[in-house]
Amino acid sequence: MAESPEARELVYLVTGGCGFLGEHVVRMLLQREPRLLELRVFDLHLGPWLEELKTGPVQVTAIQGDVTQAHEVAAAVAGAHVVIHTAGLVDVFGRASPETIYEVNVQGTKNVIEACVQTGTRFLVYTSSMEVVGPNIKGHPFYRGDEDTPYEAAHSHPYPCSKAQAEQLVLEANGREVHGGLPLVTCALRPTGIYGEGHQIMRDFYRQGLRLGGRLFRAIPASVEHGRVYVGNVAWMHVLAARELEQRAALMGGQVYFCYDDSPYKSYEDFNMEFLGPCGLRLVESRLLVPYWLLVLLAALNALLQWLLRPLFLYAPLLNPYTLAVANTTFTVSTDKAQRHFGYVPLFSWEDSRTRTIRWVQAMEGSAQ
Ligand SMILES: NC(=O)c1ccc[n+]([C@@H]2O[C@H](COP(=O)([O-])OP(=O)(O)OC[C@H]3O[C@@H](n4cnc5c(N)ncnc54)[C@H](O)[C@@H]3O)[C@@H](O)[C@H]2O)c1
Ligand SMILES: C[C@@H](CO)CCC[C@@H](C)[C@H]1CC[C@H]2[C@@H]3[C@H](O)C=C4C[C@@H](O)CC[C@]4(C)[C@H]3CC[C@]12C
Repeated sequence: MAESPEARELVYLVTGGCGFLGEHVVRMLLQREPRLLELRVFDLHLGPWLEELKTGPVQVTAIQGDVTQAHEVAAAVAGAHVVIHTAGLVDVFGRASPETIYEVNVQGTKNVIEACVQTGTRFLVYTSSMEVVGPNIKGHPFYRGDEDTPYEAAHSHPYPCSKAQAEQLVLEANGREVHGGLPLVTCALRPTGIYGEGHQIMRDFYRQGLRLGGRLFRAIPASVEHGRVYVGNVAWMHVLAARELEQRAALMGGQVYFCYDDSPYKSYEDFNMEFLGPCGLRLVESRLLVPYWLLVLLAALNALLQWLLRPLFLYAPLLNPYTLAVANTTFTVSTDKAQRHFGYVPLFSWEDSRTRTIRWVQAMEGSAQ
């Protein structure tokens, strides 16, 4: 599309725009949405990197705000054409209370929807999660399923519960009349496990491996597939969905889309080794030494310790009964719904995604040692 200053007329708001995914969405919008006039980046914690974006042709407005505060959200949404709502409290480690998770993920999303309705913003893209579907607490595999695959979604953990409720609110809001009389158009994107530059858990595993003398220990059978998707492709999907919502409102409104790309189907640990291996770590086959029942016991012990120690300090290790169940249950997607509905094809090949992620881990190496 030809880029001309006259074509710049749209105002976008990205909530959570300073998070792992949010930063990629913000940068992608600046690179790939030529009609952008103003980009509002709303986050509880603003990143210093935003400053460098303020010299380009698009007005980048940094808004320090809290999605749980309805008036702050309404002020940020007023006058925006499109909202990409990616802010969320991602916590499966027991760091935040269930009430706080609900407040940010559910009430925060309600506030975004009501702000759109009150101020007349018509297009809302919500970052949901695969966890809205599963894995469920019964450990049923979801093997290369799509948006229509039947699956018993049964949640017990506050994070997936909150994402499921928020997604439902967003989908139900599709068609609501906004200020000015036109209908709200909404859709929800469901990433599987996102990886790429800035991924905190990848950083944690890398540092853990360095501490353990360059080794990580396999805990999950290699046969368990865990869906992963590159952050640049997830960001691109958000940009495309936001762009196409107006033209394809009837088709896309109220729909959900899994986020996918060409990343290979592997276990969580084997997938991480695609990046951590070239950075000098190796995966030690320890499953005979650490049988699954022992992991279950350790995870339960961690949960007990977290509860006992809570009055003194926060003990929140990566391994707990929930994370073990997620990592140990096959959940992968295979779909082309986003391509059919709004022309999505991954912007980054698997090779590109892998190379970019490896470079990022390598760059962090110096600081980790
Ligand atoms: N990381 C993944 O693998 C993954 C997978 C599926 C879905 N998601 C979803 O993607 C979204 C982004 O996740 P992420 O991995 O980038 O997490 P993140 O924690 O890096 O980013 C979330 C951002 O939201 C902001 N935020 C949190 N509470 C807020 C509040 N009260 N008000 C305003 N801003 C607030 C944070 O400051 C942060 O910048 C979330 O909605 C998450 O549920 C993430
Ligand atoms: C048993 C351990 C031995 O090495 C491995 C534990 C790994 C877990 C910490 C992660 C395994 C799967 C991850 C989750 C998944 O990728 C999808 C998610 C959806 C998203 O909405 C939020 C993040 C997450 C829940 C992600 C969190 C970390 C894992 C549980």
